[in-house]
Amino acid sequence: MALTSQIKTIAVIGAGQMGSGIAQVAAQAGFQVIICDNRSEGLNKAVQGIEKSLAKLFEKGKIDEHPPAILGRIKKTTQLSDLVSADFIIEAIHENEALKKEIFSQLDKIMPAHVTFASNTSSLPITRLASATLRPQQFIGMHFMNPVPIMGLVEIIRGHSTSNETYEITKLLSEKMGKVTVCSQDYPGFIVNRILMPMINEAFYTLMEGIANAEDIDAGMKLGTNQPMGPLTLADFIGLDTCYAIMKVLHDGLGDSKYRPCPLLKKYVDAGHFGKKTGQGVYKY
Ligand SMILES: CC(=O)CC(=O)SCCNC(=O)CCNC(=O)[C@H](O)C(C)(C)COP(=O)(O)OP(=O)(O)OC[C@H]1O[C@@H](n2cnc3c(N)ncnc32)[C@H](O)[C@@H]1OP(=O)(O)O
Ligand SMILES: NC(=O)C1=CN([C@@H]2O[C@H](COP(=O)(O)OP(=O)(O)OC[C@H]3O[C@@H](n4cnc5c(N)ncnc54)[C@H](OP(=O)(O)O)[C@@H]3O)[C@@H](O)[C@H]2O)C=CC1
Repeated sequence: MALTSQIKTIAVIGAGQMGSGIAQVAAQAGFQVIICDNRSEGLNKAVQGIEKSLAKLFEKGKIDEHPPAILGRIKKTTQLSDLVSADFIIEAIHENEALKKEIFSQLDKIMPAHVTFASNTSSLPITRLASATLRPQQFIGMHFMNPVPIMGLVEIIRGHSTSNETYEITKLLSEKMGKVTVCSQDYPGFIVNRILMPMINEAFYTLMEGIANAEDIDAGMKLGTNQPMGPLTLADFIGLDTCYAIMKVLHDGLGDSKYRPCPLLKKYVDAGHFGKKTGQGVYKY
């Protein structure tokens, strides 16, 4: 059993926009962090992003510790085998069930029995991801929001077999990283994306049907409903590949045609225009 006080090292898998943010807030909370990605270029880019974010937060007095000390707690690797010293794993690779299961199955074989596995999935069933391991009691959804260093929430999702102890550890860890938690049952999209993603999908239908141009749809929702970003800008920020993957999970998992992904959203994804991270989505960056 790993109590939070016994958790010294957190491993984060996937150094994209979410993995890098999670590594950052874990290091800010004082944990040793190992961040793992397929490619060393991805790891270097992630560390540069963390450096920039920490500098911003320090300059504004939002953190007291000097950024180099926080950065000094983050190690990079491209090898899963380097994660064996970790006490808690947070996976943040692409929103793809087969890929995630493959990683968890490999980790299950190499990680000591006491280690807890958390997935940052936006929508995939935690119970199904847990089935790739022999430790479903120690498997949980730990859903951070983007941008992780700024957003105050972690949505915790209990799978069918998640133990109370795993839930309590995850809640305490999230709080230690400065986040408030909410708890969701294991249903497609959980709380946040069950509600947010259909709105984003509807914005793509509004655009596809020529009801308004992208700028007016965004301005309408931003100024008309006091959201910090319009839905199309937010979709570009999240990643159109991720938005499309979430809509497919909602549609397949809930079986209601109201969740069908908008063909225009799919078209952007087919074109490789994933949003801010690829330099082009609904808008150019
Ligand atoms: C898809 C899923 O599974 C779940 C999800 O995550 S859904 C997406 C959830 N996220 C959202 O809805 C985000 C909505 N957008 C916002 O809240 C804001 O637009 C935003 C915080 C992202 C940016 O805010 P903004 O006012 O538009 O821009 P900006 O002025 O650049 O940033 C605001 C502040 O955050 C800071 N900031 C933004 N990103 C930062 C980062 N990564 N690190 C440090 N600081 C950061 C900025 O420096 C700025 O600070 P000050 O106000 O002190 O100057
Ligand atoms: N974007 C968002 O707003 C949010 C996303 N999420 C969820 O977080 C997860 C990650 O999303 P996000 O960070 O946006 O995605 P990104 O595309 O930014 O990052 C994914 C990263 O994972 C890496 N990766 C892929 N396969 C492996 C592997 N086998 N081993 C190690 N690293 C791997 C990718 O490397 P490479 O590019 O080389 O393949 C990439 O660096 C998804 O499940 C998503 O649904 C949750 C909350 C918000």
